[in-house]
Amino acid sequence: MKILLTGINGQVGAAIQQALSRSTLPHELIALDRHRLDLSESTSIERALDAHQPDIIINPAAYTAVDQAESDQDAAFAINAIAPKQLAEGAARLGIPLIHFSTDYVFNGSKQGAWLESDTPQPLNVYGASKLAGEQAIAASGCAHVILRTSWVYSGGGKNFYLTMRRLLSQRDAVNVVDDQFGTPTPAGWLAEVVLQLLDRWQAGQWHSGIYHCTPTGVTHWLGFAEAIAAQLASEQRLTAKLSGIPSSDYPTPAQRPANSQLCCNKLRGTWAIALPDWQSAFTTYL
Ligand SMILES: NC(=O)C1=CN([C@@H]2O[C@H](COP(=O)(O)OP(=O)(O)OC[C@H]3O[C@@H](n4cnc5c(N)ncnc54)[C@H](OP(=O)(O)O)[C@@H]3O)[C@@H](O)[C@H]2O)C=CC1
Ligand SMILES: Cc1cn([C@H]2C[C@H](O)[C@@H](COP(=O)(O)OP(=O)(O)O[C@H]3O[C@@H](C)C(=O)[C@@H](O)[C@H]3O)O2)c(=O)[nH]c1=O
Ligand SMILES: [Mg+2]
Repeated sequence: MKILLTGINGQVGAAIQQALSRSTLPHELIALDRHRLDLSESTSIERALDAHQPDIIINPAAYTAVDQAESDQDAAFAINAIAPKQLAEGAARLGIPLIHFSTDYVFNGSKQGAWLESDTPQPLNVYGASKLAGEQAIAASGCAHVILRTSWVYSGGGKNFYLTMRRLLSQRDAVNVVDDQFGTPTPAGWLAEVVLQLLDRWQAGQWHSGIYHCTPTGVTHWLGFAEAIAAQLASEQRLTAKLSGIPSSDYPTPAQRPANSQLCCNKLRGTWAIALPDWQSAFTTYL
């Protein structure tokens, strides 16, 4: 099986590349960074698909700078909506499946309890709107697809809340973090293992197109995630900061973020028989 993988320098792309390199899954990997496949260039996608003739596409590349997207709408939509549309149309043309990633930020955060795949998205920010447009274009293309909607992704590399907090909590005297936005931290390494399980099932002839929520179980707020990170730093004798909770109104950002974006992942568990760790044990397992 020939896999075309985008975004290999991102958190999830790098984790998938690493997981594939360790796996026994027979495959050939076409691993493409921004220089080998610039998703903002309209002709490059069709050219890459024709040149490589993959059997499956995995697209973790995205415009993920949530605040910057507010003033950079065209770039966010080019990479998060138009590029996935072109990848999906290419997949439909070649008769191959597409594995894609989306976000909890497609929801408005107002629900009490975990969001279902059947709930209506209503993004509060440009990033969420661009990711939703990508989902919709993929569904409309008619290609076989799995869209994994995940949340609060972190890893030991790249740009993420985990590494930002490790830096701030080990340098400052005080750090304030919002305690009124709820969701579920998700390790990139676990997402990569989920993708490998999907590839395994696909090689065995199984496929179930659709959107799947994909996070560990449980819910916390950003402060709760920061507390777990602080505990890790304390165990390394590197914690310098006192950590306090604040309301979002005390942490103004260009993009509005959902108050509750916990995702119910029973559909993923039921359809693909994928086990979900709780977010705290995932945190210790993957870092
Ligand atoms: N990070 C998170 O918290 C969450 C992420 N997601 C989704 O999961 C997926 C993976 O996210 P994650 O790995 O964290 O994202 P990252 O920001 O870590 O990586 C995104 C990758 O996309 C690449 N990219 C950006 N623009 C282009 C372009 N024009 N052409 C080619 N490549 C480009 C970047 O390249 P370069 O390295 O060169 O900049 C980067 O390697 C995305 O779909 C994201 O929307 C969903 C929920 C939460
Ligand atoms: C750095 C920092 C952030 N915060 C707040 C701001 C924000 O509400 C929250 C998280 O901040 P960040 O900017 O790290 O996270 P953010 O960029 O909103 O993360 C999102 O990224 C995209 C790609 C997704 O798809 C989402 O699932 C989600 O992971 O924490 C504090 O309260 N104190 C701080 O010191
Ligand atoms: Mg951010």
